[in-house]
Amino acid sequence: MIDSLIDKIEALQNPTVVGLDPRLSFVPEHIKKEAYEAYGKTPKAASGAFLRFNQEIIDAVHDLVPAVKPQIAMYEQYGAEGIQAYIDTIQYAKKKGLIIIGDIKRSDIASTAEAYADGHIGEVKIEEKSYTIYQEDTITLNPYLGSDSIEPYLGHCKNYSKGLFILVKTSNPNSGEIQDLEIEGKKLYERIGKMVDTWGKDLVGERGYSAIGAVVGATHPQQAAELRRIMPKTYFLVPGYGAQGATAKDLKNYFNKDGLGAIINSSRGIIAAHQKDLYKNQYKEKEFALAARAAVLDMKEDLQQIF
Ligand SMILES: O=c1ccn([C@@H]2O[C@H](COP(=O)(O)O)[C@@H](O)[C@H]2O)c(=O)[nH]1
Repeated sequence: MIDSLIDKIEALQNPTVVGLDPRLSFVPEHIKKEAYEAYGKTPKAASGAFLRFNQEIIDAVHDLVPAVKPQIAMYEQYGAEGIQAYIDTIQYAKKKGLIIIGDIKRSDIASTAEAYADGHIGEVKIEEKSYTIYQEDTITLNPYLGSDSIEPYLGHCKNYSKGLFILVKTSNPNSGEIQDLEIEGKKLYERIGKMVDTWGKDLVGERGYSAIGAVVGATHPQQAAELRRIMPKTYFLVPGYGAQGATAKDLKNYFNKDGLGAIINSSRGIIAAHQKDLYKNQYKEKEFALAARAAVLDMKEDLQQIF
């Protein structure tokens, strides 16, 4: 997984990840109207509208970016039909050649973690039959239950060539309340970073990076510099660019000298570009996917200044 991600980043010269975090307020009126006419104002309509919205965005950006990151919360809130839209979005994006980062942020004791791992990055068995359900290539995890809670996923990464991005230093303003706590002279996020580095040691690919990556928020560049130093073989998934205020100027510390080591996510900044003043004047609401494409191209250009 990690080698294919790096190959795609290099081929496209773009480390951008498009976050697929649909909200009804982003979905153009004509899509909502059709969905409501078919199914009423129901979770089924919302989920159908999300899928169509995502499909148009995927069509518009799949030749520009290596990966998409659907955020499961946006779908899960609508129940079974929302989850179906999450699965259908993944299948559609995979067919277009995109790598899928499922932002699911799971965490539980090992026996329960096995079920999450089977469903998301492995396979479930029903008697003699096996099924792959969600089919993400990599997922996000919360590490705060410790090593035994991560083990089941590590086994699946080996067996099914999958990857993980484990929360190390999150982008939200209050992440320091817990993650910056000092224990025996070291910040908690540094300790977690070292643990992630250790968990990834057996999963280093041909390009020298591990399939076990870290989530490091774009809003914390100083902490990122320390983490980059202590985890050189770890790929960083970096949320916080755009809507949360980070810009390319903040991102130098996240990359290694080889120009690799980080992928930068933007969700609202891309999928809701048609509602921003910058693009609103150039694209009609129906052209929301073209606005998303323009936002990706602008982000790509912005990120060039890092290198
Ligand atoms: O530390 C973290 C971890 C995850 N996220 C997720 O990334 C996107 C960010 O969306 P934007 O619209 O670009 O702000 C969203 O899915 C978050 O849940 C994060 O922001 N920070």
